[in-house]
Amino acid sequence: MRRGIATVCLSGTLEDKLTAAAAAGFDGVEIFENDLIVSPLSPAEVRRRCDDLGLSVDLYQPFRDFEAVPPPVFEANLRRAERKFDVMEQLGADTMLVCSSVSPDAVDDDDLAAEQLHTLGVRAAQRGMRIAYEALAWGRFVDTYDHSWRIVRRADHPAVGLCLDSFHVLSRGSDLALIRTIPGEKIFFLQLADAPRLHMDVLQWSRHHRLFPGQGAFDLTAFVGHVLATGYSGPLSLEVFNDVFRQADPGRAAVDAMRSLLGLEESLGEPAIAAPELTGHAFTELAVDESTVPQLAAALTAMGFAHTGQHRSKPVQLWTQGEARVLLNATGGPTEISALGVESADPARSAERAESFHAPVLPREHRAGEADLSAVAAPDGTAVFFCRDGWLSDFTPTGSSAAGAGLLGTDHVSLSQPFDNFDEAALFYRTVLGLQPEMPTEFAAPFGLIRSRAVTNPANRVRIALNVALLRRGEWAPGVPDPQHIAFTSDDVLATAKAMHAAGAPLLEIPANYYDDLDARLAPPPDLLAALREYSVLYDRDEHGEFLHFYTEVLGSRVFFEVVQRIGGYRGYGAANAPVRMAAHRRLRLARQSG
Ligand SMILES: O=C(O)c1ccc(O)c(O)c1
Ligand SMILES: [Mg+2]
Repeated sequence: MRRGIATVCLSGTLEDKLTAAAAAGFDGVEIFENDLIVSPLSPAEVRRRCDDLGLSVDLYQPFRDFEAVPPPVFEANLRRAERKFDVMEQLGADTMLVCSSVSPDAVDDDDLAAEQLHTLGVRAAQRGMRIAYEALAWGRFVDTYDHSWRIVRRADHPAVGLCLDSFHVLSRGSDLALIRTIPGEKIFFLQLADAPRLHMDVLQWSRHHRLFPGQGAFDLTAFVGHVLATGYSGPLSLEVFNDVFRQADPGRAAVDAMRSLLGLEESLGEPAIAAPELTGHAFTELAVDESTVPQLAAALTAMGFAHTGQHRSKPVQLWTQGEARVLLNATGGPTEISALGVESADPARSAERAESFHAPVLPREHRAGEADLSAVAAPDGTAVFFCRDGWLSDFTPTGSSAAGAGLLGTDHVSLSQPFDNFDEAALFYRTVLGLQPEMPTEFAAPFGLIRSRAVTNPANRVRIALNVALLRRGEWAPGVPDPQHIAFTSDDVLATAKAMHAAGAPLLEIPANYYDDLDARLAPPPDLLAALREYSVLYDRDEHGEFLHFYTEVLGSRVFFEVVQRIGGYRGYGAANAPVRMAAHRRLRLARQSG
């Protein structure tokens, strides 16, 4: 299938947009009228530029407020259309998108709309062009695709067909079954956009919050499946109005866009390199500056870890306890999570798949005899390594062994995302690693709203929690700047908390108010509540089970650890408790600053 993108998806000048679309591998573009109007390039020059870049101009859009108007307005609209046909001729575009009218001049008269579109079709055909009529979800009289189809049928001209836009169709909750009754050759164009489920004015929703397929809540696979079943053979073209993408580096946004189409095509059954099964978190690497190493070493030791291995050629320490593994990589930079190691059933294929989804492949650095691990960069710069047995032999045993405090492995890794990359990150993990994004949740933290979205594999062996502040951070200092953490599992979190407490681990103290509220809300058994309170362990419950968890203080500027126990298939991450943790971290930081 040909892949297209509307210039309105991307930031910058028309040249920036075309260059970015071509570099990401798109076959064609929809030229959004305003992008042309503000450009110093003539339409003929734009066409040459597109030719040079290997892009076709698949659509000129939008032509607004055309149909169902009184005769004098209609004459003016026809004149306006002819001028645009002139532009399209030079652009080499043969299809014009006409979106349903929002004009106060329009009347509620399908026969008139059809008759006027027929006339426009006659004019278009004289110039070898076509009209694709699109129902805007907020059109004055035509706001559903079935209504636009009735009018196109009534217009009854070979040069008048439909433009279907997934946003307008899915935002209205229209019945999709009717799509299959439309002859494929009458669908002149297909525009694709996803969106989060929001209950708001549909125009605002469309103009600010559209997303690339796979980033939102719409079932694009089902929608496109219906359209392809008609025999539609035009491009799959993205049309996403989004406040963040409008400001983002267009090269990067175009790659994100392409990744979304590749993911969609895979879900439609197009061949792709299948994602090998991920069987767990192999390790999490912390980049550490020298001054934080003693603090981290002391904390890990008190948590029952031991420094069990030293890398043969790099300044990297391996700390282990059970299957929980932390690497301390003395890079000298600020302490932060720098890499995730995921266990793959087939690391080479995982890397091939990643590359096929345009993940940036990181240069390999390994010496003879060392494991040759492939890694790709996630949108926030975190390296993702694909591992399978063997990699541990790059570490010389130190002879130490972990005292142990009951930790078994890694439950999840939580990464704060840069504001601009949140949706890109969820799609990256979905496509590149084959993880499933859960629905985003939001909670009110002391320093602003936080949106959280987990990506997991079907067996829940790999879980990554992505977090973002809902607005760019202001001047008012947040409690902890973009915290990150690693959550380890225990099958007896209270015993683990007790052991770590006794060993002097820097555990986070939770205020009494939390436990009073917990008692009021969830009424855990009194013995359990007393133990939770004593060891600052938090508690949550969902329809599947229970969750017990506790935290350490922040080590260095932004990293901390969590210990969790899932009982009976609890699915979440204790989001209800996150604000309590954030306030407690903030309190400690203030105490440290003044103390
Ligand atoms: O928001 C708009 O005006 C607009 C314009 C053209 C489109 O194809 C569309 O879906 C929306
Ligand atoms: Mg559209």
